[in-house]
Amino acid sequence: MFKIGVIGCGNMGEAIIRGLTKSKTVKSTDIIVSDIDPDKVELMVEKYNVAGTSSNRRVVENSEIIFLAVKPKDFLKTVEPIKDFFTEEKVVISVIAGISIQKIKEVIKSIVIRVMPNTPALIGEGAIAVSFEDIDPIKREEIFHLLKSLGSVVEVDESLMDTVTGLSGSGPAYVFMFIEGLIQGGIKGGLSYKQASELAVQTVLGAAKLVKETGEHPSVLRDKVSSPAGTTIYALHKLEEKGLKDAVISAVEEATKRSKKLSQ
Ligand SMILES: NC(=O)C1=CN([C@@H]2O[C@H](COP(=O)(O)OP(=O)(O)OC[C@H]3O[C@@H](n4cnc5c(N)ncnc54)[C@H](O)[C@@H]3O)[C@@H](O)[C@H]2O)C=CC1
Ligand SMILES: O=C(O)[C@@H]1CCC=N1
Repeated sequence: MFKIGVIGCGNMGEAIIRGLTKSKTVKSTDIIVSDIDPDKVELMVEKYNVAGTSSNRRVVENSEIIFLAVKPKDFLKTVEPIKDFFTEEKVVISVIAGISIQKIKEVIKSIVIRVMPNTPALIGEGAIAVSFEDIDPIKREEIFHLLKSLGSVVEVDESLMDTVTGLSGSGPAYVFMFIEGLIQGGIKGGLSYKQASELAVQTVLGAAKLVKETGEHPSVLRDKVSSPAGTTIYALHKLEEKGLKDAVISAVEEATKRSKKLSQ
């Protein structure tokens, strides 16, 4: 019997497998993974020393906790043929955007937990939201412990999962785009890619850590960078003019809407 099973070894499945094995919360030999694509299974076995199979049924039958990491469109195709193996004592952790606990429970009998992680889980720096159905407190603690090995965990009401998806699920992509912009700005000013990239990445990392560690509102920290008649206030004015914050709020809203649509 394995402790953890992972069905779907794509971007998110790999992030979970790597996060769990790297943090040593679960031994790699306690993990079994499957994918419809045998090359992906082989890659996971090679890279992380986990057990691999082409059979989703084998994963379900032989695991206590099963992560579902297939695309929303593949949810039913994946689960329906093996639904009888999802028994009541098993725990299913679904990372699938837009598919509700209720929808999953319509197909299987297991305890279902809905999680929205993001790809930095790959390095243990994920932002992870979790919604539970009724679950005994010991199991709940166990799941929290497991998820903490992938990053920061925030419990939310399931009705907010679409918003979470729009903020932190898709969020890394927005930040990557911002980093790209900083790098290109630096290159335009004469820095090499290497110089600009190192400065841009550390600026985002440092700024994020400063918000986290001081607990101060971002606007307070922003004011501390802005000298009177200095460079920053000129840049901030330009960002307001170009609608940066407006664009970011709309991006979160659009992704939230899309997540809601996926759940219909
Ligand atoms: N990529 C991301 O940043 C995040 C993704 N998610 C969710 O995670 C899920 C997976 O997303 P990605 O990993 O990005 O997609 P992906 O396309 O990279 O991975 C999905 C994997 O599922 C496999 N698959 C498809 N049908 C299968 C089946 N019947 N049996 C076994 N494996 C099967 C595919 O071969 C593929 O390797 C989605 O539901 C998405 O909403 C959630 C949070 C963040
Ligand atoms: O783009 C998507 O649909 C998935 C869900 C959150 C991040 N990636």
